[in-house]
Amino acid sequence: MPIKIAPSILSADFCDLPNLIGLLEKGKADDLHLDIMDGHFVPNITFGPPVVRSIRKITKFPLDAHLMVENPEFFFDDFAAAGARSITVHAEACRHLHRVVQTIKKTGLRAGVALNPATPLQVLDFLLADLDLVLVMTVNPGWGGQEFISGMLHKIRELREMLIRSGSQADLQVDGGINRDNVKAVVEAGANHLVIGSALLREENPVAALHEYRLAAKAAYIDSWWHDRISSKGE
Ligand SMILES: O=C(CO)[C@@H](O)[C@H](O)COP(=O)(O)O
Repeated sequence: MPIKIAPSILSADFCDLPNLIGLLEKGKADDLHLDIMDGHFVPNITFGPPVVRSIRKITKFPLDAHLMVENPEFFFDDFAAAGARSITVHAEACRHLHRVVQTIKKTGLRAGVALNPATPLQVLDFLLADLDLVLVMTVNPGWGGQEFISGMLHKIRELREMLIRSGSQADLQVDGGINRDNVKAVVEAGANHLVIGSALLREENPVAALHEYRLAAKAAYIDSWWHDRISSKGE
């Protein structure tokens, strides 16, 4: 299973984005995580499709739009037209989650569902087969730079069990407070797609840091309980 690193640009200086994105490309990040906040679902506002369109012009990175917004389906066409490759919606923001996921797929994008720390995994029971990505929030959404909630390790492990049991190839993404101290633990628990925001942007040399994160994550995956479970299925 590929280990993926997705820098979040939430805590970046947006005037310096071209320079930052150049460094992330040099460090061979896998995709860019774009935190879209509406001031309703979460008490913070960030940016929308016009900014995504501008980012699209300066990089070939797959753009992963994490919609922390109410009524996310209002925006799918706009994010698709702006160049997003995947859209992740919050289960808590969708009254008709199944329909919303089908709508993302009809738009031609990869579909993800995010779960807040208090949301149980069971909301995914009848949905896993349709998902390309499941995002376990390891902080309560709204801001970068928060502290990782260690109780989420158990949830990550349970979700990895669910994914293996169902034969799903969906990425298990973690987001919030990921740093050098916990990268090993989240991958050992079951995550393969790591969103890293402020910890990466604080690094003096983000190119070298990306390389080190990847080495640590790959080593943790090889040592993990789930590596053999995936390999034994020939994946
Ligand atoms: O979705 C969110 C916050 O709501 C995240 O994407 C964070 O922006 C990640 O940043 P760090 O916690 O790594 O600083």
